[in-house]
Amino acid sequence: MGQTIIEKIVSAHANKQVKQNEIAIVNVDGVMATDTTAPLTIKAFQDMGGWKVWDAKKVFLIIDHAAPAPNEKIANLHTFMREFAKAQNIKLYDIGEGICHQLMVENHHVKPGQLFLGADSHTCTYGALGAFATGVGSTDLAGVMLTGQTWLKVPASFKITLNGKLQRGVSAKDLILYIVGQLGIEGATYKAIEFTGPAVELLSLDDRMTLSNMAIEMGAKACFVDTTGLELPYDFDHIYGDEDAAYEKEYLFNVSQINPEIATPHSPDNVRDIAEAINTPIQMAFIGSCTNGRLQDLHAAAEILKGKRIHPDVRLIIAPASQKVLLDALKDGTVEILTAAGASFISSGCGPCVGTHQGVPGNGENVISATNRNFQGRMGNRHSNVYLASPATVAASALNGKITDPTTLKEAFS
Ligand SMILES: CC(C)[C@H](C(=O)O)[C@@H](O)C(=O)O
Ligand code: SF4
Repeated sequence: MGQTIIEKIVSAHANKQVKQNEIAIVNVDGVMATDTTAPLTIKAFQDMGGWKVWDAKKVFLIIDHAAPAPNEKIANLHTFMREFAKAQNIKLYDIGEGICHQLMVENHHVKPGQLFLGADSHTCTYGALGAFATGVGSTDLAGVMLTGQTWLKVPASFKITLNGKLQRGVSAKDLILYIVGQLGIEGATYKAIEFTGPAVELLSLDDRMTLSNMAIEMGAKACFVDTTGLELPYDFDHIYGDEDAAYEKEYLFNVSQINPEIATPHSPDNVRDIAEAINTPIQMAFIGSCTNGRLQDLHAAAEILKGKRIHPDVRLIIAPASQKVLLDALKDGTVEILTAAGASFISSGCGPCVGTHQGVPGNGENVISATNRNFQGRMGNRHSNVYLASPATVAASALNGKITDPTTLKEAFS
């Protein structure tokens, strides 16, 4: 029996051949923790008697979830992280530098074929560049920081083959929303999802990150996007599964048939064709997060909002996924277009995605958001409703003050 890609990557890190569902002890290529999880990780590390991290070059800390600090308690946790990073001589990304996942990929801290762990559930995003990456708890990560190793059960794989070509105005976000809707939030619990097929080959790195990012919304342990067609600024080896590899389930979707999609409150798998939510009034719109805060996403919004003004009843908040994204968007005029349209730019980081600060909706308000989760209270108020959609749909809806199908805006997509 041949091996899946995931079995191959895990085998390479276990120094022996492993099969799905087997427990493997693996060497880890890198780890990261954020201001939500790092303080606990550091405390656990110290409680274990940790004195020096196993490899200072492979540990990254990021202050992104509540950044800049919204209150005294969080400010002190940030200080605690900075002091630890300095003492250990490890890299810390401070406020405004960006979202953890964006920074790990952008700065090449994670590469194809590697095994990377993060104390954040969306660590699965790095499957976009052909890594095995998964989220772990703070104390688990502390053990890895000490030893450079962990144990894991090798996940069985689902293969999702994507044929066809996305229609104009339909993005990787619509695609992944559609798939989450089909499989459900528990549809791939503890599985590795492998995306492959001609439609994947056409996707940019930004698109692939959007796709892999939401694998966790189906419960997946990890995700792997076929690296065919992937362009990176360095050479890398492609890893392919064996012909006779065992997949637990296989799915086939034709992406040409997918329309703009929307996840209605309060679950990411409440996915509908946008036609079913059209004209729902909205008061807040958000573009950002590790799902959709990249340059391509800001471009999609600018394409729709250029020379226009958002609806007077709507506030549009934008958090670029990193300072690099912000600088690129400044240089090419995107920030100017969006600001002139009425958008409010906030510091690069998680922003309102996780409800900490910088844009909490009011009671009874409807939010359209280019993020990945819309559980009740996700954005900081249990009495608000969050709809998940693509950046183009968010921009089109901000323009009209109600949920709008971006493909119906003739000027933007003619
Ligand atoms: C707060 C943090 C632990 C969390 C995660 O792990 O995913 C956050 O990033 C999220 O998106 O919900
Ligand atoms: S942007 Fe949102 S989903 Fe991504 S890591 Fe931050 S809080 Fe989590």
